[in-house]
Amino acid sequence: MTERIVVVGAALLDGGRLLAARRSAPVDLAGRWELPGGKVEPGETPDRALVRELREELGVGTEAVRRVPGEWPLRPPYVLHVWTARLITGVPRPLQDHDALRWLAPHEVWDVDWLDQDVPAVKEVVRTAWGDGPDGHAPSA
Ligand SMILES: Nc1nc2c([nH]c(=O)n2[C@H]2C[C@H](O)[C@@H](COP(=O)(O)OP(=O)(O)OP(=O)(O)O)O2)c(=O)[nH]1
Repeated sequence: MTERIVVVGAALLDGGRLLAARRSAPVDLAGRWELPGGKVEPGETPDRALVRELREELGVGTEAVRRVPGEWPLRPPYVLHVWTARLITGVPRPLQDHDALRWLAPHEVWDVDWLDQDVPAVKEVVRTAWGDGPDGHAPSA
């Protein structure tokens, strides 16, 4: 049996908005939107991987808050786990893997073309995590 490798995606919530990132590579994913993050490295905990990836990709300091229940299959052997995260320092910029970022208010969450495999994960974020966001701002819409 092939071992699965966890990709952690961040539901980075700030001021009641969720950060979405548009991939610039590889070509089959470019132009589609995802939760920033990446592969958990051997020996690394998922929450540390998340903080590392957000520093590398977006240049920000963050804190992983809690796991959003669920696991979503990506291209084997990868599976997607999602954690909510809070912004501690900096302003996110698309430094690596992305060419655009958007802070989405609740009514805008489906305005971007999410990767197909991210749609159920984003639905779960909307259902379970957004209403009691880690920054304490409940959405107004
Ligand atoms: N980060 C992230 N990756 C996703 C999502 N949905 C999805 O299918 N993927 C895929 C894209 C990639 O094939 C893989 C994650 O790879 P990555 O390129 O972001 O991770 P990484 O920085 O650790 O990669 P690497 O270049 O170091 O190998 O998972 C998502 O919401 N977030």
